[in-house]
Amino acid sequence: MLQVNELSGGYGSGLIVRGVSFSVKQGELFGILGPNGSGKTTLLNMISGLTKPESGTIFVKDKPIESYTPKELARVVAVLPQMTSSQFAYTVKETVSLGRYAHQTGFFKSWTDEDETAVQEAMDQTGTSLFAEKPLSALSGGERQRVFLAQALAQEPEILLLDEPTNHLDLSFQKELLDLLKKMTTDGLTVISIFHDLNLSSLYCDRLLLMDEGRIHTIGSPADIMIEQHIHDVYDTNVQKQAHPEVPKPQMSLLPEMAVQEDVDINEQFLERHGDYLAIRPPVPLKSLSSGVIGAGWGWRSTFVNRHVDQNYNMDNFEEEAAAYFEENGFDLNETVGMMTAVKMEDAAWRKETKEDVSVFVVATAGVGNAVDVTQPRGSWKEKVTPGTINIWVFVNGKLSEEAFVQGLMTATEAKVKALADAGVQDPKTGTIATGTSTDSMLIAATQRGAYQQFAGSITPLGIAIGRAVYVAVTESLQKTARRKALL
Ligand SMILES: Nc1ncnc2c1ncn2[C@@H]1O[C@H](COP(=O)(O)OP(=O)(O)OP(=O)(O)O)[C@@H](O)[C@H]1O
Repeated sequence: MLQVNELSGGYGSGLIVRGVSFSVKQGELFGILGPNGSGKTTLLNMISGLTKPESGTIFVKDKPIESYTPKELARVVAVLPQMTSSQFAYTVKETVSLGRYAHQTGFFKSWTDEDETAVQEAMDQTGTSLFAEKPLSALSGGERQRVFLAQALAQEPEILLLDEPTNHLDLSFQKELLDLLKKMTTDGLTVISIFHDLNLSSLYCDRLLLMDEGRIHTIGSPADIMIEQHIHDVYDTNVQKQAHPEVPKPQMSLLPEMAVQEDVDINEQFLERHGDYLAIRPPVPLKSLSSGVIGAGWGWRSTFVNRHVDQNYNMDNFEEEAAAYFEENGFDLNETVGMMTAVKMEDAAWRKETKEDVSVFVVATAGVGNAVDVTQPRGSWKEKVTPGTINIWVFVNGKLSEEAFVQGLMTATEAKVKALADAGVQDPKTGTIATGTSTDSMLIAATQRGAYQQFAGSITPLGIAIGRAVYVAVTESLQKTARRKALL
């Protein structure tokens, strides 16, 4: 649909765009990224025919751009216009109707049914029909942006060029506009758009071109562009790549400059022991990965609660009941990892272990009423039936990679399994050694301060500390539970 070869150009003396080559297929949503002044608008102006290149070629639908008359080009390529003050007096419909000029022929340029339909459709698509008769001066910045999009769409182009189309738009209109453009590309429209927002461009574009000082730094899929080093090279800014929670497109988080942070040591002093719950409220939020009833998954959490419930606790509605309980007791659900267990809080055990430059503090409550050997064949069930459980908290005084979080969970699980084996805990259904219980829960939470720990496998300093602390805490809690039960 569009082919750009060795394109160079600028304004008068100096070159702004230097030797840029790429092509865009029909139906693509193609994004142009780059820092301020990198030549994005200049490139777009050359593609729209507004600025003449110094050298190189542009082919639109396989024909050189200079072989088109301005009107012919306008029937193929539309540009989202920028607002000028003279447009304030026009109504919305008049503004959108200006998009039809390239389709009007003959000396009298009469307004046809086709023109009327195109204008109406463009206003409907952009949600601007409602204020068709209002003057542009009476609209908000976001509403005006949609009117200009309607004007470009009324032109019925095959290629739409946009320069930061989400500028001035609030979150919901950004999404609406990009959803609309995406839908239009599936109907065959080719969209080439400049973006400043890396994450939006990654989310919506099929391909991206990253510009740096007038040249192409990288061109490719969002996954090819959204690489921390590329973004750092071009924008001279530190970012960290993360997965989008729902869509397989990378996202970048800005890493703000931070003052040097003092180390924090999570230990027994922070353990609050109440009759029906244990809590830890560290002085700083901890980066956490857990399977808690509350606050599961990744998050920065500042409160950790392990709550005792009766053996006959009704599990039908446990998520709602648990949320109500934690709230009633003053825990902010957005900040808390909450777990539940039938184990009495007096049976909890904890252990601090230090290895080289890292330390861990582990708290465990181990009840084995629902002990299971996961390696044996059995029927499955989805509902949680009774709350007999091993809950393990692993607090790490150190800065962990995501790899270390996952390895930390693995190492802690291995240590738990060994503790059960050494204690001779059996699965009552199979009579074999249990590997856990049916409702075990685990947390690994790190201060993200202090020495960096890339790994937490079984022979790394962090892995050794986790393995030992979990083994000791689980073993001790099992002994306490068994002792108390024996006395009943
Ligand atoms: N009309 C002009 N005459 C002379 N120089 C210009 C003109 N327009 C832009 N420039 C210069 O060309 C360079 C690139 O500008 P351009 O607008 O293409 O960058 P951009 O990547 O779109 O930047 P931004 O993200 O800030 O919009 C800048 O140094 C700018 O000052």
